[in-house]
Amino acid sequence: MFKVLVMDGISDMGIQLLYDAPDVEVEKKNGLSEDELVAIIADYDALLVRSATKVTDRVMAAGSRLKVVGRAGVGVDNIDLAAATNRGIVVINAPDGNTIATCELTFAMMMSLARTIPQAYKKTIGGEWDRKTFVGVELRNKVLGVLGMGRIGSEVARRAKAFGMEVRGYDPFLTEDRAEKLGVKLGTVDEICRVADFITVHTPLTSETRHMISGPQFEIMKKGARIINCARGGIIDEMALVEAIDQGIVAGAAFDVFEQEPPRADHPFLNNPKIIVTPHLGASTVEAQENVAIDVSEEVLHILRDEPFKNAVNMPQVPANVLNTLQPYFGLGLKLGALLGQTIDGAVSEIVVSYSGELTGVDTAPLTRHIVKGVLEKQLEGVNIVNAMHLAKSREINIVVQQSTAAKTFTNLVSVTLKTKNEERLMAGTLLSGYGERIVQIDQYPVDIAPAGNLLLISHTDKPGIIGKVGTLLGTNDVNIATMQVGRKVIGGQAIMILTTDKQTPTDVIAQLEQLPELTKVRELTL
Ligand SMILES: NC(=O)C1=CN([C@@H]2O[C@H](COP(=O)(O)OP(=O)(O)OC[C@H]3O[C@@H](n4cnc5c(N)ncnc54)[C@H](O)[C@@H]3O)[C@@H](O)[C@H]2O)C=CC1
Ligand SMILES: O=C(O)CCC(=O)C(=O)O
Repeated sequence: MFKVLVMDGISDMGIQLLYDAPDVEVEKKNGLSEDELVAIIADYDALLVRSATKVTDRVMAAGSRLKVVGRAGVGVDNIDLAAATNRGIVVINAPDGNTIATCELTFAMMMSLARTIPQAYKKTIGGEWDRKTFVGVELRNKVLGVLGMGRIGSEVARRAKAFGMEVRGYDPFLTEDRAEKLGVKLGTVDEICRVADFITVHTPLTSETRHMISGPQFEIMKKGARIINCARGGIIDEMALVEAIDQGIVAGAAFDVFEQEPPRADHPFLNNPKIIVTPHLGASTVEAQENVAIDVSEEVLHILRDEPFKNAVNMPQVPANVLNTLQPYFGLGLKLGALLGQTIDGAVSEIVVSYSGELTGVDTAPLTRHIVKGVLEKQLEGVNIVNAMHLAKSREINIVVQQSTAAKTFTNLVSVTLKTKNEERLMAGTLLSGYGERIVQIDQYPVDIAPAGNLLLISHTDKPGIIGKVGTLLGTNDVNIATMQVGRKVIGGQAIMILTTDKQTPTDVIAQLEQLPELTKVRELTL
């Protein structure tokens, strides 16, 4: 039974999927301190959060069973991603579910700024009927600058067109083609600051976007501009903004997010009549909360059940078509890595993976992760596909990936070579229609083995009677041989024998096999 801890008031309707899952037990908690979370997290396989809970390295270190942290939303700045990767914990988010909610809040903010609705409301309910102070501006024919043209920024741009606004956009990843389709003119941050009547930011907070609008930008800003931040606190320099308002450069600002949340009681935004604030409500609609909770629940179930998933933040995204091609090979890759890892002694210095056939047309990185995980997992605890590459790198294991288009016997082939200081071993496998996973080569020897059950890999000198000796020794020790294959290049030369047995070969029997003078190496391979 998987235990899932749901924090931060995530929508019950959205997580119904988890309540309904027969293999999942859900517990909901709110407002736990870091210490309180550390004290209980060891009981859980998955943790679901919004933005309030800080998932620190300490929390993850205490989460000995923790496989996945799910963020019901976009921004993962409350989760220590590097620590999660080191610890092999998958971090997933729900990037699509709250786009419209945040876009609509941005418009609510823009119109509130244009028409000073919150200020007018406050006065009116205070008993004043003031129709002179609150003369607003129209959005029509105004220039809107959108910094960050991703999901939310693009939706904002689309709606702005309906209001008759001219949209200028800045995003390093926005192509001219896409900008044209959206009806957006491209410009730099400074160009946009010079001409925009409204500026809204929709980027993540990164070292590049921190204080993207600060003193120098306010200096060149069009007088009377209005600024909106429904993305992340810190993208706009809060103190520089207050100064720009005081100097009459900025006519008003609307902020849903703050450099520190919640802001201190004496934060200068809180008593400034030109600044509208909301408590990080961008995603707070019934629809968005349900959407993100559904998305994150589906992904959590996939991860807990070892099924493919798509929204991992600490792993490269895998497009659905690539995943469809690669997924059937994940099991084979894992087994090749795991079996080969048991054939060698000493520290692995290099893993060479070679793909051929239909596997050459796609980005095979997710499959390589499975192979590396297989290689490492017999030696290291807690290896998974999230941290496999990181752990390999931290152990200075060189990973070489090759794609071979040369004609091969198989329509697809995955070949893995492990190198240590003293030896090098190869295992190759394929998926055969009607037969499934097969190992088709070990070192230089062609074989045909299903990678399952108990395998014995024996290196020996090709001499008459060896097969009989091995069979007799196993038989007298009650180890029944199910299949046996022998590979050799030349008569009397080096050869391998690979056997599948009905039960594991006891260690003392392996020791007896090793005593046979013709046998150079005996390895029991388990999966
Ligand atoms: N207030 C709230 O409750 C919510 C806030 N957000 C925040 O809104 C932001 C945007 O979310 P999405 O549109 O879903 O993300 P997204 O990933 O679709 O878009 C972000 C865009 O920012 C661009 N970008 C990155 N660095 C940039 C830079 N230096 N200059 C200009 N553009 C840059 C990226 O290329 C990308 O197109 C995120 O920070 C997210 O956390 C999202 C949902 C709710
Ligand atoms: O969960 C929330 O309400 C915050 C949403 C948010 O900031 C995000 O998705 O990045």
